Amino acid sequence: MTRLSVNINKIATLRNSRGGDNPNVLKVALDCERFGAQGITVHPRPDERHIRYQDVYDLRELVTTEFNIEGNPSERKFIDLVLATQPDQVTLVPDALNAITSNAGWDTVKHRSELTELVQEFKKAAIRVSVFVDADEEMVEGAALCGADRVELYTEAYAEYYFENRQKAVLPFVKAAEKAREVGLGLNAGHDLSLDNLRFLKQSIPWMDEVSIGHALIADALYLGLENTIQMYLRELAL
Ligand SMILES: CC(=O)[C@@H](O)[C@H](O)COP(=O)(O)O
Ligand SMILES: NCC(=O)COP(=O)(O)O
Repeated sequence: MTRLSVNINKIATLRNSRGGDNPNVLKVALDCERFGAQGITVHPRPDERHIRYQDVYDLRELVTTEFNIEGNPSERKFIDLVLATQPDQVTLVPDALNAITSNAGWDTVKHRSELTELVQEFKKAAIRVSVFVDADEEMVEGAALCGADRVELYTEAYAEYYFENRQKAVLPFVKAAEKAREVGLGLNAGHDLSLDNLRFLKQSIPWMDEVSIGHALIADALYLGLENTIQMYLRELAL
C-alpha cells in the first residue's frame, strides 16, 4: 500500500497572504485526515513563508495520522524543532535558502558524514529518517550507508517529462527504486506529483511506501473540493 501524505504548505501560504487565520491550517489538516489522507506533511523554511514553526508545534498536538516534517537540517533550529515535536518521520531536504521550492536531492556521498550524524541523532529519538534524493542509484546507496530508513525520490524530473515520454521519464525512478529495495530502504516519492502522473508512477513502482503531495492537490481542490480531491488521489494509488 502506498500512503498519501498531504503537504499543507500551500494552505499556510494562502493564510499568510492576508496575515490572519483564514484558512486555518489546523482545521485543514484535520479535514485532510477525515477525508482519507494517511499523513500530513509540512516543510517549514527558515523564512517561515508558509508553514511557521509554531504551526508545527500546534499540528503535533492534533495530527493523528503519520506526521512528516521536511526541511533542511543545516540550521540547528530545524533539528531542535523536529526533536521537540517528535514527528513519525523527518525528511531531510537540501533546499537552498533562496530557492522558490526544493530543487535537488542530496549528494549522499559528499555529505555522508554530516548525514550519518543527523540520521543517528533523529533515530536515537525514535524518529524515522527519510533522505530526499534524485533518481540516482549511487545517491540511494549513499543514503543507505548513512543509516537512513527511507529515501524520498525527488520526482520533479518525472513530472516534467511525463507528457513527452512517460516510459522514459519513469525509467531512472524505477532503477533508483529497485536499488532502494535491494539495499533495504523504504521508499517515498514527491514533488510535482498530480492526478495526471500519479497512477503511472504507482503502476511502475508499486512498492512505494508513501507519496507526499501538496501543490497540485491543493490547486485541484479549488475546482474539485478537498474531500473529493483527496479521494481522487487515493484512487490513483489503489491498484
Ligand atoms: C521536498 C519537496 O519536494 C516538497 O516539500 C516541496 O519542496 C514543497 O515545498 P514548497 O511548498 O515550499 O514548495
Ligand atoms: N515531498 C514533496 C511534497 O511534500 C510536496 O511537493 P509538491 O506536491 O508541493 O510539489
